[in-house]
Amino acid sequence: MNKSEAKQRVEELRNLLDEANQAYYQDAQPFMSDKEFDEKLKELEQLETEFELQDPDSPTNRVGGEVSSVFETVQHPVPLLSLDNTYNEEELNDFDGRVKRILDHEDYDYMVELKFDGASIRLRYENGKLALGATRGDGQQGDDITNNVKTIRDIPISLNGDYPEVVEVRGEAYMEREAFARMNQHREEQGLSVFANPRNSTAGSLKMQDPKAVAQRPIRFFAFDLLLDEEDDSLTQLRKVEMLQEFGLPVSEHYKVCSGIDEVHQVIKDWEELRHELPYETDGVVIKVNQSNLREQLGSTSKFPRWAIAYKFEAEQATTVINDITLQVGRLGTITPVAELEAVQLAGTTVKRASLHNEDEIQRKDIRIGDTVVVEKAGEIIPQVISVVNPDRDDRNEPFTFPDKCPACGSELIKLEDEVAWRCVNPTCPPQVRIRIEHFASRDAMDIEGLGESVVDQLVSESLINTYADLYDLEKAQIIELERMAEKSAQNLIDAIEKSKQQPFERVIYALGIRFVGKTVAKDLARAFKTMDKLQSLAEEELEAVDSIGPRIAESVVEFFNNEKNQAIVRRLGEHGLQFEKEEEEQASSIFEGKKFVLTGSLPTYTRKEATELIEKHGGKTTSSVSGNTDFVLAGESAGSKLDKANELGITVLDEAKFREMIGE
Ligand SMILES: NC(=O)c1ccc[n+]([C@@H]2O[C@H](COP(=O)([O-])OP(=O)(O)OC[C@H]3O[C@@H](n4cnc5c(N)ncnc54)[C@H](O)[C@@H]3O)[C@@H](O)[C@H]2O)c1
Ligand SMILES: [Zn+2]
Repeated sequence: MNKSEAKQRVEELRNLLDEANQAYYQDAQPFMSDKEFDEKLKELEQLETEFELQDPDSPTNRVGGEVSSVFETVQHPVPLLSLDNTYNEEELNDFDGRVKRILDHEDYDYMVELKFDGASIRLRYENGKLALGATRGDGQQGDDITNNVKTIRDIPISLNGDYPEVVEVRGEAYMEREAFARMNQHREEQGLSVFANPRNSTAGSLKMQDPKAVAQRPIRFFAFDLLLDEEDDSLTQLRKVEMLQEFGLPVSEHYKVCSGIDEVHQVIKDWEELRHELPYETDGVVIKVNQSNLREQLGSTSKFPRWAIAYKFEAEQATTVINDITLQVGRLGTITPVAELEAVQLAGTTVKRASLHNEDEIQRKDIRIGDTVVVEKAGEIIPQVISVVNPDRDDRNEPFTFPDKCPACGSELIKLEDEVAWRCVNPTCPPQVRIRIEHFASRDAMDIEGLGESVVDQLVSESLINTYADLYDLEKAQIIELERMAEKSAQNLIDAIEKSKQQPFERVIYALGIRFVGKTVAKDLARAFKTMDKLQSLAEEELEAVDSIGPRIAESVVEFFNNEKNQAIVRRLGEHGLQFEKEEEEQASSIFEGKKFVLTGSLPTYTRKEATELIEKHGGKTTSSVSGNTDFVLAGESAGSKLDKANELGITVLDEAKFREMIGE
């Protein structure tokens, strides 16, 4: 390669990598694998060195993120750098060789930590109080996301122990796999777009503008670095981790000091397997020179420190063929496309199906029946289709056209504003009917024992029931006819259905299966409006006056009760004698009548829920933030800013003992 060829290739790579950075960090829609990205970056670096084509603006010299215009920009006093990385053992030995050479055989060891796959965050504590939370941004400056960070429960508002005046913490915000999958499933059911993986969803969540919405996301945090104003030369990474722990910051227990690179290799081998058993995603391990004073000697480039390197694991992938694309109908009518795959082994399990999420996703990846595709199982309990192999083949099938009719009942599908999912809104669509009845009978709703999937399935397909209201007209003789039913089991089912009539009002509300109305909202509705009559007659504004009810829920409730078919069903439930009124709450006393409480910190024996129930039993209410209207703050251990605020405003602060005394427990 001559210099002008090199120049051209360098240009090409820079453009490509800039685009990839944009897609990865800003759009959360990467179009190449990490390994490919890292290989291209290495190629660029080599060409820049060999042909002396360095440029401070090149992706080789910049941390990939950006600051956004939505938040205040903060300057990082010490830059937040990226990490050099490798995917192979030899390069790791090369890294060790360089360290050895520069340190001229001075004694050192390595701290090996897991590389958590989330979003990098910087925290600043002043006098033990959380003063700032910021994103890494471009490494030099980031977004001030303090209010969002304060909603992350793992992150203490106040430090413990013997801390210096200023403490700078670095760490990773992340989501556990299961919480992530649950959140995505929920979003899918609601017709919202789903996140590709926990990392994207964490990064996206941290940048939302409404801290209340951030608080709903299952964000966790691990601290992995500590910067003190006056750094002591004898500090080690190990000691820093211990100090972080002493300050009350969450630290992963999985770290190890290794006395040489061979030991590091061993630790990597172990994690290559064991990492799948962790509840969160890791994309490698980070190997850090343990001694702080040696780190200075090793120094940093503009992009990463020379005293650390990431050994990255490749995501587990497999290729297979899409035999078919089928459509699944959810409880609320959401249509989810599913890839039916040629069975393939992936991360220890056989994979036959993968959710394609929605029409947009299929179009974006241009997935067609008959395609060979790459599937990955990263961050998803359900595997994902990543990309099509060889999309330029000319013997491919036609692009997949999303049907405009429901696969189960043939009704026209519709797409609601702001939603990505198609929906079948036919209330008698069989799979929806089945799922709705199952939900109605489920343990947290009417709790009808013996009314499982297969019984519901038979009842619906025999047309014995079309809605959950029909359950209450069922006769024993009809049930006995079903498969695997006998005199006794039929009687049990009849009894269980009868017994469900005693379930309290809030369960009835939940059982109706109104979109966005979960158990908590159902409870709040029962409490606020007391009767079904009232609930049915409300306007959106009246609903929104309830604390926990936002416009989306209000709209959905009104829509449900405006539907004539639903009205008829609800009327029949009433005729069958279900509980349509909130029973009077047993009031223990009225000592807190009209009083507003705020809970903060953790109490020695009561959970938050128990304390709230006790307050309500005695006539009081709890709210989430301290203001001039607050009467009492019930504070437990490591109570944070709410307690400070209470003291500032001169509000009476109770501890659990005092509270118990007041209620006579
Ligand atoms: N696929 C693509 O198109 C694409 C595009 C851009 C970047 N990427 C990927 O992202 C990488 C660059 O991202 P990056 O700059 O965030 O680097 P990185 O994520 O590979 O490594 C640096 C980060 O690791 C995190 N980290 C987690 N655990 C840690 C620990 N125990 N100690 C220290 N740090 C820890 C820190 O937040 C730090 O910022 C690339 O190497 C590439 O793999 C991919
Ligand atoms: Zn349908």
